[in-house]
Amino acid sequence: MLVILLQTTASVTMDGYTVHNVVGEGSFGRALLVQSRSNQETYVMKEIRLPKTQSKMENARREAVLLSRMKHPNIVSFKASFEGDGHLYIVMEFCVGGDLLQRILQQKNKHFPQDTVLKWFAQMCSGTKHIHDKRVLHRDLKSKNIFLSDKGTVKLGDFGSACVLNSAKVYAHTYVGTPYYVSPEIWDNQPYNNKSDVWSLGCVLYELCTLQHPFQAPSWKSLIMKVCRGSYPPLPPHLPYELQYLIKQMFKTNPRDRPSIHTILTSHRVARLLQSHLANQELQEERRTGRWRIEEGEKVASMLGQKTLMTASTMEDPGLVSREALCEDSRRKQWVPGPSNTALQVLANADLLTSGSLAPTHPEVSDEDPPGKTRGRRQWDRSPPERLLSLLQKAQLSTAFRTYSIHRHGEDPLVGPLSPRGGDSTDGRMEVEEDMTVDEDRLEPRSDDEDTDFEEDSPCDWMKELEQMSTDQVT
Ligand SMILES: Nc1ncnc2c1ncn2[C@@H]1O[C@H](COP(=O)(O)OP(=O)(O)OP(=O)(O)O)[C@@H](O)[C@H]1O
Repeated sequence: MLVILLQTTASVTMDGYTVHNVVGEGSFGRALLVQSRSNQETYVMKEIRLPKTQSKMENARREAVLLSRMKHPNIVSFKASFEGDGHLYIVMEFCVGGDLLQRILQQKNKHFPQDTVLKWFAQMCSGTKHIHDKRVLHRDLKSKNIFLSDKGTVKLGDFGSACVLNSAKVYAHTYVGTPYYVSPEIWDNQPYNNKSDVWSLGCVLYELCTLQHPFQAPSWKSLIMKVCRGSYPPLPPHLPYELQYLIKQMFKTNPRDRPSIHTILTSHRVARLLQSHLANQELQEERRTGRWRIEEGEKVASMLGQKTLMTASTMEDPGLVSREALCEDSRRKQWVPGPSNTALQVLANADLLTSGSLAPTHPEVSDEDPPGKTRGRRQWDRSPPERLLSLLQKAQLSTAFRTYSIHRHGEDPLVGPLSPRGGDSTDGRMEVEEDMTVDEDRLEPRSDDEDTDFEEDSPCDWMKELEQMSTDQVT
């Protein structure tokens, strides 16, 4: 039971923890620095206002349940949780180094040493692999939700969004303001899947390399367009080839072509570099938890209310469900053979781009192919993207998203913590894209389909809602 005692020293005791001070405030509550009275250790206690409705209450409790199930050196560890006074309290490891966003901002314009970037990224991948192995999608991976311990170890935190943020609209709806980390498939109303987390991690990796967000724009149209084209400013040339190549792969616009975390850690070109940065005990942890049992996955999935699960490509154990068996689940939305690019096509047809064709038809050498080898490119699906096209003609995206976004202290949702100042938020303006990397090869498929192993249906159709809004505006 929760006990709140106001002591003479003005410090507060809650369920065996003495509250020292407030670490920070989020949209759902506060983070408090507390000390356990039993072991004198310092922890962070998240105080979350419990919503009134039962279903929302269950969502709020998920963070505690999920965190309690994740035991990994690169995930913020769970200590306890309890409820009282209309709040949920989650006690967790205190990460002295704060969050990665703060750390990036502290750098001013000084780049991180390469080894630091590789070490942190390797640890992020290790933590993400752990949750993916448990069939959980983080859904809100960003530098603000990744923490640093006193030993400089990276820890993934904030599982409050796992299974809650499930559409572009919901992303736009959050306090974050700008959905910098939202992948093309989410804008395209496709299901969130494990590769969507990979996209977000790619954004964090890019931030570590450049101290900038990869995708930022003065307008919603422009932002969506850039994300759907995978178009970002070039990386500093001093970065090793492996990192440049990895970022390019992580920003493949079709999730099928993006490597999974398992691929990145085991068979990607960068794997050896990353593995060398993972401590021995973490490597052992990887080996120990590298395969998941279906019972464990099912338990977590049923807790999350997930309907659709696919098997991991790494399964070999007979105790695990076969991929074919799960593929028979007819409810699962399938990715089309080419890139999923409805939103991209619509935006392109809406004459928003100054650059050339999105559908190169000439055969080209892939960086996966040996020198001299050529292959035919797969074609973009050119069917008329009627829906978003007509939507864009009718609706002002900035107006629409203004309705969805909760602005904090009057902040412009399109200006993020790592954005240069000075953009505007009108729909029509497209900044000159001349220093953007528009690498056609990145738009081409390199199937990693066997690794797009689980996903969730997107229950919300943001385009439909925008259509409705524009109809309402006319009438
Ligand atoms: N385990 C932790 N160790 C150290 N600092 C933490 C920890 N958890 C959260 N914080 C810090 O506490 C502050 C508030 O965190 P909290 O998660 O409540 O909100 P937020 O992430 O800022 O916003 P939101 O919850 O709306 O996403 C942030 O500055 C965050 O960096």
